[in-house]
Amino acid sequence: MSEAVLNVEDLALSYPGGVQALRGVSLQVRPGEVLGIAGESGCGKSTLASAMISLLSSGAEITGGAVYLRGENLMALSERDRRRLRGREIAMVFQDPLTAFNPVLRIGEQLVDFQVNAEGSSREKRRRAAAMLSKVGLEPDLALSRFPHELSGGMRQRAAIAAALLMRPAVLIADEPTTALDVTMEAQIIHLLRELQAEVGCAIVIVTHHLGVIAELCDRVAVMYAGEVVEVAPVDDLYHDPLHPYTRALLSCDPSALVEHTGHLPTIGGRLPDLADPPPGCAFAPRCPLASESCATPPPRVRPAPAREVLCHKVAP
Ligand SMILES: Nc1ncnc2c1ncn2[C@@H]1O[C@H](COP(=O)(O)OP(=O)(O)OP(=O)(O)O)[C@@H](O)[C@H]1O
Repeated sequence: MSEAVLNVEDLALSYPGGVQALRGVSLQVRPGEVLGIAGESGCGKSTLASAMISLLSSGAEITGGAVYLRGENLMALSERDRRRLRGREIAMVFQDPLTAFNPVLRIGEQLVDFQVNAEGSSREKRRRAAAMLSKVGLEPDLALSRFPHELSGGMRQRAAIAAALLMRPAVLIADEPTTALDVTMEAQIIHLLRELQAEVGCAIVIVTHHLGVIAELCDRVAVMYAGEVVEVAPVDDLYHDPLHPYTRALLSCDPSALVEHTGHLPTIGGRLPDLADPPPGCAFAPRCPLASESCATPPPRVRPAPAREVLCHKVAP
């Protein structure tokens, strides 16, 4: 098995008010793989995605663990060094592609500026930008000359993906990249990400509410619940043989979500625990049909098969 390009080790992160958004997350991203992060709203997916690129919102505090990019501890680097790595080694695409661009500059100018630390003349950088725009399916001359607001939502997301991949990073983090798009556009962007992954060779970490997107795009899936990764598995194993009761609940609510590409993660009875005061034992126990007395203590991390990991008292090793 190839060594991880990105390694999250026992990461804990809190927001003001003592909200423990990440509680000991460990997760590896392997070169060239597509890893999906799934889970209900508020379980910590976006927080994990931004921690992976060390772009934390103000007030967020790392209270334990680390994130290693090719062995380098991102949390120990200066902001300047982290900026150097962003774009070159690791890049991010957001739900709203406008966040990637300055509204008052043309796309072409910005794609040249993004290459500030790259080799080559401005003409070469413009050529590189045009080539990447064409890879994402945009007519380069037209896109280069446009302001961000002059592109449609789908075109803007394509341009944002081109910007993220310009320096051919080893890892692309995509946080709900298709949520703001209609179904047809979503399918096109998913297809595009798959193509680009094969061509650029980068690993992709995708945060999404859509089970269909995960089934279509991902090699592996990490399921999050209340700030923890409760199950990691290859995508086929997860859908055919989900082991954590929470994963089962997610999937059993709406099996059609797996075949249609429109399925949002269904809702499950009960609520997420208060992350400012999480229970000492299994966080899912209050909603779990299998819960028993033992679930009041922290669940073990079980490895029932080589590529699988589950955080649960009820899963046999
Ligand atoms: N900037 C912030 N300040 C305070 N609390 C925050 C902040 N960002 C997120 N949180 C809290 O941290 C927890 C995890 O939020 P996060 O956005 O990571 O979850 P998520 O799974 O991505 O949810 P969604 O799918 O709705 O985006 C939630 O309880 C949320 O309210």
